[in-house]
Amino acid sequence: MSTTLPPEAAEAAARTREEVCALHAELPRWNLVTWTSGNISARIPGTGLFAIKPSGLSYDDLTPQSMVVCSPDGEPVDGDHAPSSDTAAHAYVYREMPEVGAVVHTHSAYATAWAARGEPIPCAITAMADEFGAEIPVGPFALIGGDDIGRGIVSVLRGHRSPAVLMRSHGVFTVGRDARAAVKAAVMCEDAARTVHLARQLGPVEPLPAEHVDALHDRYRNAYGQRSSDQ
Ligand SMILES: O=C(CO)[C@@H](O)[C@H](O)COP(=O)(O)O
Repeated sequence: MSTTLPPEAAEAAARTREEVCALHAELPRWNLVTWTSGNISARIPGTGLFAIKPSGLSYDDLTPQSMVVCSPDGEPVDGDHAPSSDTAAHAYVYREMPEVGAVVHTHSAYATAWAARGEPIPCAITAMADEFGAEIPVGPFALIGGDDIGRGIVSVLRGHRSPAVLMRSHGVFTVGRDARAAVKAAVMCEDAARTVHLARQLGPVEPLPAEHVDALHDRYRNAYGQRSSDQ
């Protein structure tokens, strides 16, 4: 399938395809995926559409044009490849969470080990309070292909501070206002999963008190870094 989008949508789609393709390189760079696992999608501004990774292509072979443009229902509307196996899940998140601009999925090793145990990662370090503002929660097990994964993601992340959920016995899904933010959450999720795992090898790990988590999260959101740029 390869259709022609109307000119205004085509321009926006080209920009999003570029961005989504470039950010896919971050997943192997940060060791978050193996072989062809994982995927990223992002909304195409000004359209109801989103762009997502093609299914099963090597990360080295991804190009902007190979990103598949999909309708809000997750149907491919422009592109030469079959879209990611998780397209219905991403589409469900976009339909249900209008504030979400991008979705990332990884099988990063430490976070997926917590997912295999069905255990949330306790908020025990300041970096977790900063980025997640809470424990990293666990979502239900769901089979791949339909929108059950999306339902699980939304049921956990709606109203939760964490932009990451560990889908049981599967892996990590993160959301963000844009694709860079969702990728960053996936990177930070793996870092937190590894550090808290290592800490537990040394002895029991206590979560931070709620008031400290609140204060750290607030500072990170409202005072950290350069006010005019993305963090
Ligand atoms: O775990 C899954 C399916 O949920 C994916 O991460 C696959 O491993 C990659 O699938 P494609 O995006 O290439 O279809």
